[in-house]
Amino acid sequence: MSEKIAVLGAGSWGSILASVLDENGHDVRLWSYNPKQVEELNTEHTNAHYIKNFKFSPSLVAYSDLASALDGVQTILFVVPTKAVRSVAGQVATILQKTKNQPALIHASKGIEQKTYKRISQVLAEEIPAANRKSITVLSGPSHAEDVARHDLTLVTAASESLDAAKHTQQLFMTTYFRVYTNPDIIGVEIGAALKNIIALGAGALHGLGYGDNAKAALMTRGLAEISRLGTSFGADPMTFIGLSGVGDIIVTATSSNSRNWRAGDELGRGEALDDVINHMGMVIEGLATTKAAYELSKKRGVSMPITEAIYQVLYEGKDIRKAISDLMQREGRSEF
Ligand SMILES: NC(=O)C1=CN([C@@H]2O[C@H](COP(=O)(O)OP(=O)(O)OC[C@H]3O[C@@H](n4cnc5c(N)ncnc54)[C@H](OP(=O)(O)O)[C@@H]3O)[C@@H](O)[C@H]2O)C=CC1
Ligand SMILES: O=C(CO)COP(=O)(O)O
Repeated sequence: MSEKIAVLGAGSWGSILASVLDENGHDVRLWSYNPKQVEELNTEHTNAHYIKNFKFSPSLVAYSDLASALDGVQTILFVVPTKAVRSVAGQVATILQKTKNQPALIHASKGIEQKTYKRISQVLAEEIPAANRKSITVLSGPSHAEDVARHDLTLVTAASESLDAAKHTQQLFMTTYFRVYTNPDIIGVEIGAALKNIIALGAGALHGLGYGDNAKAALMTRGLAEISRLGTSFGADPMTFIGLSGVGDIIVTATSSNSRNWRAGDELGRGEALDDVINHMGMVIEGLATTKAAYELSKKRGVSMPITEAIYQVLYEGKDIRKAISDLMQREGRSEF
């Protein structure tokens, strides 16, 4: 059934997910805090900085006023970068309290909040009282916006504590090229989604340094092992990490130059300075902040995450990348499992 849906965040992922929903016949309102971008979307039907060579349907309407975008919507999809989720959710809560509307919430962001170490669904639940919304679902998996834009085959998962909510999200998005599964393990899906970006940074760096396939496969496999150690310490289902939001998303981000995290790692591996990499990317590189949050979380919880720790030391303590790799290789021998 067709719904009125607000998509908050008009970057590469928000705008392409809005386009999928628009193609599925929903009345989609794409909100951006940048009025110039809203004008470009509504007049040119492009979003050129974030997604190249893509024309949006004129039926997709962009808004710069949040209250107008939210007017009468049944569902709100949050796709802003992690660091913006709390402030945008706070603005949404103020509007919902006035209108008495109770939409379903979905998010597709990948990160962990700095300092609080909260998952995105926890931040949304804190900011938007249960009386002003329905349940919360995360949509996640191996899904570069560039591939979805050209209708390449994409499989993702919708995770929620409520099976009805996950099924609702599945129905909103399913198309012939965009297939959605359900999963009750929102903890595992959000942790896998956030932490895979650390491994993508590392895989890019290995590439930039000239390492080969063995090194990249090793990083992805052992990276997944430490993500799943942290995730299960929070009660995540270990199976989730061999699913779309775990191994699936590691494969797509740690092997593709479409990934901003992989590209950032590649440039760091080639010797570029971190500030330069951030400045010329012009889009969010979630793995940088996630590395810090995950490293601090691993220390707090006593979970061994040597790869995350090595990447943290390179990014935040100025450690030489080759020395970090050499130290990892020379850790005491141990059992794989
Ligand atoms: N790109 C992809 O293929 C995928 C991305 N994701 C996840 O989706 C989330 C968004 O990523 P993506 O769309 O790629 O990021 P982009 O960098 O492409 O776009 C982010 C958008 O959010 C805007 N924004 C930044 N801060 C705020 C704020 N405080 N309030 C409102 N809007 C803000 C940005 O505006 P401005 O640039 O002007 O600051 C920009 O329009 C991330 O968590 C990412 O990991 C998940 C799956 C796939
Ligand atoms: O999460 C993504 C694909 O699943 C996108 O990754 P990047 O943010 O590294 O581009």
